[in-house]
Amino acid sequence: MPMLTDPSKKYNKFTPSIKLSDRTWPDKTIDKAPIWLSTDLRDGNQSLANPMSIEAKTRFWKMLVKLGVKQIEAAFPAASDTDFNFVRSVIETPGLTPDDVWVQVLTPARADLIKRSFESVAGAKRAVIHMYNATSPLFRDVVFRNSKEDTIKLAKEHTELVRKLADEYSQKYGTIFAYEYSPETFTQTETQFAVEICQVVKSIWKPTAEVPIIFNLPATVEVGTPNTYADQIEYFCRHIGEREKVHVSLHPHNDRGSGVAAAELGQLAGADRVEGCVFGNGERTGNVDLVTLAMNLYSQGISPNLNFDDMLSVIDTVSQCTGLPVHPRHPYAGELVFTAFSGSHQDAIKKGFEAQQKRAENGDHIWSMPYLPIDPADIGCSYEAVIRVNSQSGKGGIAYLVKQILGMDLPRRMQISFYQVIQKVSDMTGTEISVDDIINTFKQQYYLEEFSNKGRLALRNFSLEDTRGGGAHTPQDASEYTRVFKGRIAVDGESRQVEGVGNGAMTALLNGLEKQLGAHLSVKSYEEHAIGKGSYVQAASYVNVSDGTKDYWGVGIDPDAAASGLKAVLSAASQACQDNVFPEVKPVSTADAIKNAAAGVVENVKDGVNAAVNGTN
Ligand SMILES: CC(=O)SCCNC(=O)CCNC(=O)[C@H](O)C(C)(C)COP(=O)(O)OP(=O)(O)OC[C@H]1O[C@@H](n2cnc3c(N)ncnc32)[C@H](O)[C@@H]1OP(=O)(O)O
Ligand SMILES: CC(C)C(=O)C(=O)O
Ligand SMILES: [Mg+2]
Repeated sequence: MPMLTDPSKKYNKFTPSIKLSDRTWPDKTIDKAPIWLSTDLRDGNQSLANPMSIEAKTRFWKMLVKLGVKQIEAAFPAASDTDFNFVRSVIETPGLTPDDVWVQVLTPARADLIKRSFESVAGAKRAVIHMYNATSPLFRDVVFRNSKEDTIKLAKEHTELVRKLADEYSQKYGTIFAYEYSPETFTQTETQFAVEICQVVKSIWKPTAEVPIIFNLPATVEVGTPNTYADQIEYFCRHIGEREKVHVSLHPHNDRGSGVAAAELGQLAGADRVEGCVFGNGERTGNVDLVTLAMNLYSQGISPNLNFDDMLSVIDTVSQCTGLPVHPRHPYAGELVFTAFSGSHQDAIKKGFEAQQKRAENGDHIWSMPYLPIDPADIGCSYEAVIRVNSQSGKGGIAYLVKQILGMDLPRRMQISFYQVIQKVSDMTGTEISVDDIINTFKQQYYLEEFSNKGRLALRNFSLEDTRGGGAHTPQDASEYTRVFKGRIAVDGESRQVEGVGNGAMTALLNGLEKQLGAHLSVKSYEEHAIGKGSYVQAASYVNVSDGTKDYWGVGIDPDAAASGLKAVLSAASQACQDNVFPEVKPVSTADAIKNAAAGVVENVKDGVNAAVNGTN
């Protein structure tokens, strides 16, 4: 038995009726935003199992107005009292519809429904009457069972009615009317025939350049590749007369998943206007997604004339009104779209942010960031979600988070060392590690919290004496720069007097520890930077020490630079205690390590921290 139906026996390849060999759209670019029409409250609404209530529609309407949408298809008013009453409400409720917003309503080419639609917009400042009838051979044959001539007659006669009612209503109410005509199923219609029927409609409506007629050319069902749509649009734009009195409008659906591409190529082909829905709700696989289209423009440096700077509230409104969630990978809006879990992405983003900051300091604010097409801040998202850590993550991402949260810029080799700690935790838990877990682990690993100082090495007080030759004598080499460290160090909580000498503060302290605790550690590298500004400035020090066999990293923070270096040494030396480096100070047991950790590290990383404490560096 064959596994699959032979598709060639069941499906025809889509071939548009026109061949455009001299198409110009491939060489064009999109340089401005189209006129947007939101059909969320009509096409979007009619696709919902539970259409929106008037309250939900009102909330949605307010959001669209706030986003800056100037043409909104409010309803199919002849469909239901809810739809009709909603249109009345946006017209009658003070403040709901700014003067520059067009209220659009959809009607089939049926006299009773056209009349009802006009009643719904009575008194509007600006209204678009949108009439449709399907024009493709399939619909002509199967649905309407009429000829091309009958199809033209249907559009012509009902446009005459629309013209007559528009004149009456504008005389009575002063409404400015625009007319939109959709040859429904345009992409499956012979394109020449679509032009022909639109010419007839136009000759009846008699548009002006000030208020052009809108010819909306829907991909009612998306059946072809976006280039075929673009060819059809370019053909239409070239052949429709009085082009300056026409707004060519796109209405892509997304059956093949290429609604956005179709809308973009359609604009290259000459379209002036796009109809779609926020996040692409709509019949079947949806209407074209206005958010993606708008943000695609934005990411090219072109203002979309729509404001998505509070994307989270847009997501809330849309998902609550429609009952549909926004996919986590939805372009620009999904909760994961700015998040990198993988190490190499995180590393590139971290470096990207550093480079971006440097360029900004020199006045260059152009966004150029690996893996992030736009700045998440532009749509109101914080950077917290940009880097999240699991077993796929690397040192760069972890260091980025430490820098974001603590302001600490870890030296590269230390990043590798701390990454190994986190990797052990993530391997054990097998899940994502929260930022809190990473920061708590960092503090515990480097003894940055008071609980860790219990039983390890901690600075109580100190003085440093400079004993280098003074007066006229110029020191000849480093050994002449002599420092004397005197201070009290808590060793497992017991205060001891420590004294040592060295060519700097840290080596003097290590010399003192050697005398007190019986093991020598030497400084391999040291880095320091400021955290904060003004009177809140602190020094962060990172030191790498070694007992000759193993390296230990330590971190110190203190308003005083020398103290921060000394604390960093003790932080590293405290870790050395775990390896029994100092005969005087025994490693804490696994149980104690967990007990100490429990004060500051969340429950789910305890096991990982335990392993990390026992096997780090
Ligand atoms: C592609 C789109 O999204 S088009 C918009 C579709 N949206 C909707 O349909 C939502 C709202 N619709 C409704 O509430 C109802 O369908 C109504 C109120 C419009 C009409 O309801 P009813 O009168 O019961 O008719 P019904 O929906 O079954 O319509 C079918 C009839 O309209 C005709 N028809 C369909 N579309 C059109 C059109 N654009 N112009 C004129 N007649 C049309 C059909 O040929 C059929 O005619 P027939 O009864 O002579 O065979
Ligand atoms: C009414 C028309 C424009 C429509 O929604 C479609 O063809 O998809
Ligand atoms: Mg549609």
